[in-house]
Amino acid sequence: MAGDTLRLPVHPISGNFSRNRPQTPPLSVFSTRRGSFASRYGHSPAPRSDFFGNSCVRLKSVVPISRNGMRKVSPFVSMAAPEESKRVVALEDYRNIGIMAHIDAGKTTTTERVLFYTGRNYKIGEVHEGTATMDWMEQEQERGITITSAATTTFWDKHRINIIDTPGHVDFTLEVERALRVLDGAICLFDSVAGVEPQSETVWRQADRYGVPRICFVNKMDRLGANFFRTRDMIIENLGANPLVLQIPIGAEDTFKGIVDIVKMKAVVWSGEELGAKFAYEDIPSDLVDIAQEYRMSMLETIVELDDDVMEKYLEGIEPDEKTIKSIIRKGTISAKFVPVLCGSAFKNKGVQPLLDAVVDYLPSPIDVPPMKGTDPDDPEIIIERGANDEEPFSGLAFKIMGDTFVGSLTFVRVYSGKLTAGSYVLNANKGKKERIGRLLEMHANSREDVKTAVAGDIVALAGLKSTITGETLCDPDKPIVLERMDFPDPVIKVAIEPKTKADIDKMAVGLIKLAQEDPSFHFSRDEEINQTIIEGMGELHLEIIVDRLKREHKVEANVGAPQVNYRESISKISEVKYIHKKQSGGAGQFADITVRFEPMEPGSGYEFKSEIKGGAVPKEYIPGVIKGLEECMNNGVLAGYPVVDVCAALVDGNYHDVDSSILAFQLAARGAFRDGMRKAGPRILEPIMRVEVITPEEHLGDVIGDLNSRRGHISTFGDKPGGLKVVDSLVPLAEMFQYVSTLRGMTKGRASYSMQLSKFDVVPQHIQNQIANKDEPVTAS
Ligand SMILES: Nc1nc2c(ncn2[C@@H]2O[C@H](COP(=O)(O)OP(=O)(O)OP(=O)(O)O)[C@@H](O)[C@H]2O)c(=O)[nH]1
Repeated sequence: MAGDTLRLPVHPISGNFSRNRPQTPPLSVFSTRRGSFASRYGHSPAPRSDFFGNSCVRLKSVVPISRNGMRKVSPFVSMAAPEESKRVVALEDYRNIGIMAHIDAGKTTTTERVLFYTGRNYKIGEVHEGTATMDWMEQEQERGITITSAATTTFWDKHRINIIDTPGHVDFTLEVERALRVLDGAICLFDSVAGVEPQSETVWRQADRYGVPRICFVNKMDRLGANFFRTRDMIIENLGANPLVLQIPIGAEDTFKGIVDIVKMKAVVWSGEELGAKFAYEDIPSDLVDIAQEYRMSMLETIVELDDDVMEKYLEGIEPDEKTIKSIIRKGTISAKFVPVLCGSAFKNKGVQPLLDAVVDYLPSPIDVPPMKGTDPDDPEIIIERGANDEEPFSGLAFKIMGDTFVGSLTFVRVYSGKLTAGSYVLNANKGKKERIGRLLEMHANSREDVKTAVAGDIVALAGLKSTITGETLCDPDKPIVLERMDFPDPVIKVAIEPKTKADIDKMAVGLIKLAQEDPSFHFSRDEEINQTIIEGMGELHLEIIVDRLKREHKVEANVGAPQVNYRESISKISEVKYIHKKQSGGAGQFADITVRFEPMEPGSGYEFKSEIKGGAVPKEYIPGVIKGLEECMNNGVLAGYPVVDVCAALVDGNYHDVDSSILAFQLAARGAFRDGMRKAGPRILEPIMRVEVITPEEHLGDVIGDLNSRRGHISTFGDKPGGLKVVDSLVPLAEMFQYVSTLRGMTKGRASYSMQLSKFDVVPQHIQNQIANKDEPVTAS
């Protein structure tokens, strides 16, 4: 065992340990502007909780909520006896995609347009044009429902496109993670005025980590200050990406008319701004011919690099034809050599159809991405691969659970391999339990449909699963596999909550259990010391929504305390301790002797265990006891009981007794060594530091900066934004950011907005550490 290393990567958000793939930092984006939801859908956003004081946070959802607080389902439910299902769409014609963006970039608007154009296309089988119909408005709400379903199936040009929902607000960063875990490709939307915004950067990096191929859509080309080329430059500078410009805009702001298609070398011009406005291919306007040529040349030079034959011909002066160009662009997009960049205005209905064409042309199908990896449930060392193929054994991942008025709850599953049939039994490989598949539902833009079978590549909603939660694998009971699990961020804030009446105690418990099943980034626990229930989440808005859902869906009125930060603990120097656990009381004794060295590690490294035992000083069979004892303690630091991060524990020496030693004795010795060792290693408390970006009119700049400074903030940069706005980038401890949204609104008369995301964990100042360690509330500026 000497030299063996067990490394548990620390979660960048939670600081907890996991063997799964890396995750994203959490973000929180708040805006002091009012949302447009109410006006568009005739609904009010969820009522605000006073407890967090962020009454002006923009909540946007397009899920109509019924009186009982559950999501309403479409009346267009097809209950017809399902036909024997077979594969209707070839696997290579599937696109499982997500649309990702910074808050307000136009994700919902674009999704609505996509559903409109694809819905019509699906119904009447025509492509690339649309006509607004009166009844569309009546169906808008149903479309709204499915936009926020976990996934919506739609069709374009004979391709089946599953659009997987990625919500805007980053307190729900987990949702982005879930989506990334099951999608094969993504559209990244940018606001052409704001360019690459902080959350765009974050989702971009998330997509990088998951290796998700993507295309960019520079939206809002009709807005005052729109600048396609500046956004293209920001894609290079801020994201370090290699954009491949495939369209350039014709006009901008109120003169935006359409695009020049660099592949076809044609102008695409829309005749109006209404939904379904027709478009036509025209000659490129004379003032754009030169620049279009320039981009065409640059595009060709980039893509010919990927194909020797094409390159050879190109050097001889023969340009590849459209089909060849598209197939190379597809290859380069899937292998992340470059990212196609398109543009348009979803709001003015310009550019959406070419965007859909690009999804079909350039984003991968399930067979273009690497096979899904998993492990044998009985032996995690055995790696199993499942290719996207109907003939392979069934495997699928449950990625979202959602309450539903009619069927109780829906479990969304991405089928990776094989077939899933209604009425059959599958194995939940994580729990080792069988689940009966009752109903299989396919969610469409304006309907949900019972289907009998789901095949590889499909995304379906299962009704009535009993024990499966988000992130678990369903598979063929005879060919079990545990697919790479989704890793969930641990909460960064918590509040105490209690029901207003005693009668609500049980209802609250039931509600919390249900909400936690749906949302793995939400935790709750009972603090017996203070006799209170603690709820934990990713941000103030996240917990506000939980409290609101308790009220609306579970009819529990609750009092909520002030939010508090979930800190982490670490060490500042090396310590080495010898600990002997010895007990002799009548029967068999307990003996374990270990020496453990604790060393600080780089920020973000998590916790690592090493065994440096030589000559069997601690026999192999007892080492798991040491590992277990230390791991248990790592969730409970010596200063204030927070999770311990960035620490390496090395078992360097020890001793044992032939009769009295056991795994348990070594486990207990490890706990003792942890207590003593950590105290000697200069323990310290770390706090989440947020990167906060405030965009404010210049006249409020001084106030904004002064306020950030008073919150222990460090200003990193200033800059200008279009429209005479100033942008301030800063690093501020999360503990100082509670209720910032209301302060900012008050200070700037609602004219500023801000976004924040986790930057790092850093050591708290000593006086605050003392307060936290003494369980006092740290003093905050707000
Ligand atoms: N001028 C203009 N406005 C747009 C365009 N697309 C969206 N908008 C507007 O921008 C605002 C935000 O658009 P949404 O579609 O709600 O943006 P989102 O990315 O879904 O926002 P979140 O879900 O809150 O992150 C709305 O008022 C839209 O009407 C566009 O192409 N041009």
